[in-house]
Formats: sequence, structure tokens, C-alpha cells
Amino acid sequence: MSVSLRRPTAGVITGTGLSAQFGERVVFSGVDVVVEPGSITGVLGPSGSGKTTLLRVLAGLATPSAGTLVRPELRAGAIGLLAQIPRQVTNPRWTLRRIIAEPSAIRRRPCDTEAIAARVGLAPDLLDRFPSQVSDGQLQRACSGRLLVQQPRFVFCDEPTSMLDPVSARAVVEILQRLVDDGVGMMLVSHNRRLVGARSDRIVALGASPGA
Ligand SMILES: Nc1ncnc2c1ncn2[C@@H]1O[C@H](COP(=O)(O)OP(=O)(O)OP(=O)(O)O)[C@@H](O)[C@H]1O
Repeated sequence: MSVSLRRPTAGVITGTGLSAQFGERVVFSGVDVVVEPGSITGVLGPSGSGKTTLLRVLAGLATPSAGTLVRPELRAGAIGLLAQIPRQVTNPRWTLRRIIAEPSAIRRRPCDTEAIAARVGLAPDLLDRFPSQVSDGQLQRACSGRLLVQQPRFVFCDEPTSMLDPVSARAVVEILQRLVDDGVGMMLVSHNRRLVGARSDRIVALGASPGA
């Protein structure tokens, strides 16, 4: 088993020959992947092929069992995440206003939450509701708005639209595309081949995992 971390070049996250293994089980091996500023790296593959695991490795949330991972020096908050089920990753006691503005609060900077809400298509009266009082689509828009406040360098999205109605899904995709147009490097994991095909600059296709 070997994992090497080398010095990065030009703000790109590069994985070469990455493998992931849980116990005896190899989920994927020999995967090459790049996440580059201002572009989308799509990840496709059947259930169990390791898409989420690969995303976690590139985001620095998991360690590969083998391969080389090269990442630039990143400040706190430089990586943003958008989850499949926003309810699982948001504090149920926080209003949407607080969820959106939190990155500003951490940096002790003012945040025009109403302006962000308008950009993500959230009606102002929703801002003072709690997650249990809004739809999945509205909550995911709030999470996308939070990314606009956070201004990360990289965003890792795990099935960000699969829980959403078509209108909310389109809105979230447009917010993500705007981030990329502004220079964010994005990894987009999805079962939705059309979405990944239409939006990605490069695609990593994972196979079925042995024994899946
Ligand atoms: N922490 C872990 N410990 C043990 N096995 C794990 C762990 N995390 C993931 N796995 C296994 O690794 C395999 C890949 O999981 P992963 O969630 O990355 O797949 P996926 O392609 O994202 O699947 P899906 O499309 O269903 O979300 C699965 O068989 C899963 O059970």
C-alpha cells in the first residue's frame, strides 16, 4: 500500500493511480482524476462503484489505499460541499438565514443574505424558516447560497439534484455553473448521465465494484 503526497502545481487537485479499499474489498483502483479551477470533473458509475468514496478522497475527507494525491495549499473554507440530502448536513435549529450567512459570520464579515437569497431564487420570507419548514429544493438552494457566501476554491457535489423537483434542480445547477464560471474547480458526482455529460469538462467513469 502506498500513498504519496507531492507538492502541487497551479492550483489543481490531481489524483494518479488512486485506489480505495475497505478491508479486503477493492472499491476502485488505478483511477486518474484532475479537478481544475474553472471546470467541472464529472464522476459517473453504477451504485457501489465508489463515486462518493472518490469524491471524499479528492476533498481530503478520506485517504486512498494507494496512489498519488497532489493538492494545493488550501485555507480553511476553501473546499465547499453540496450533499445529496441537505437535511442531513444542515443544523435543524438554524434558520435558512443563518445557514446561508454562516461563512461570513466565521470570517466576521457582513453578509447581504437577502441579495444571496434573490440570487438563488429563495423568497425573502423563507429566510427565517427552519429546515423542517421548507422543501428539499428550497433547502438545497439555501445550501447553494451558502457556497456563494463561502467563496470556496473547490466544490464537491454528491448527487446535488437527485432529491429535487426539476425546477429546483435546474436552479441549483445554474448556481453551480456560475461558481465554475467564476473560477471554482468542481467535482460533480451523479447518476444523471445527461447532467454530467452536458456540464462536465472531463468525466471519470467508475466500473461496478467487485462484489457490489
Ligand atoms: N467507510 C466504509 N467502510 C466500508 N465500506 C464502505 C465505506 N464507505 C463505502 N463503503 C463501500 O464502498 C463501496 C462504494 O461506496 P460509495 O458510496 O463510494 O459508492 P457510490 O458509487 O457512491 O454508490 P451510490 O451510487 O449507491 O451512492 C460500497 O460497496 C460501500 O458499501
